[in-house]
Amino acid sequence: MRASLIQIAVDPDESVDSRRRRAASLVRAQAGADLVVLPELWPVGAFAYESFATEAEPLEGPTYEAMAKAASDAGVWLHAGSIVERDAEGLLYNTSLVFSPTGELARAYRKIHRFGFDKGEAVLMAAGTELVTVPLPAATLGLATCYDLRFPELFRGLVDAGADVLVIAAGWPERRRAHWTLLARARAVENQCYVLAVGCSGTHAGVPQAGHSLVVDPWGEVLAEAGPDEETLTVDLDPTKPAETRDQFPALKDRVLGLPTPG
Ligand SMILES: NC(=O)CC(=O)C(=O)O
Repeated sequence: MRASLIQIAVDPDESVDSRRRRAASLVRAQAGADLVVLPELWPVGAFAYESFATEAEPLEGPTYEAMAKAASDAGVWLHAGSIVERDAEGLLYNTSLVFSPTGELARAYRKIHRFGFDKGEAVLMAAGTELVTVPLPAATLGLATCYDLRFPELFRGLVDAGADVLVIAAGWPERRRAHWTLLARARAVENQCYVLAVGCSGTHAGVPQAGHSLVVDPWGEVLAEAGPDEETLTVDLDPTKPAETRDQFPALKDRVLGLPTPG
């Protein structure tokens, strides 16, 4: 199963329209892959809070249209990263879109853990309430977005729902890059899954992005890692490896559910 991670640059000197066209052509260049993944909020930038309201789109807006077409042109499963979605009530969500190779929307995932403490995404956006998995022919994706990476219980929920490839679309900042690598590897090891962690490059809203997108195998080994700049990382995954790892080292079977509360 060939996966391509597109670590697109999100510098503010490029318009959203131009980046949308460029993202579509980067996806088309990956024809032949099975799965292509873009990062979090790449049209606008994850920290560009002042642009969220002006750049918000309906679910089936311009990014949806461009990405559905790119997926079908390339004939790939496309995790198109996330957009600022405005719903019918006017609420904003950080919503990831996954398209089939014929360009149909397979699933959308609204980010559950909002970043920013008492500002930014945490006050501007509503929280998603649903865990989302996407069955592909060779694997089941479990979806997460950026700050979600810090909450292991979300990933356990995805694994319990059958996920064996965890996809994290992010706009992770350079200043916390050490956490990015550590947490991506931890999620792979503790869940015995592949982790595809896709970030942005460049700087927007004064926040340098970490880049360094990662592919981690179910043993926690880093199979591939991008540098800081725009880059596409292509890796062949062995879809049998999560089950094989769980057979060889059956730690997931030893989980104790309903742990006692401290006395
Ligand atoms: N931007 C995010 O969603 C998460 C983040 O920056 C972090 O450190 O966590």
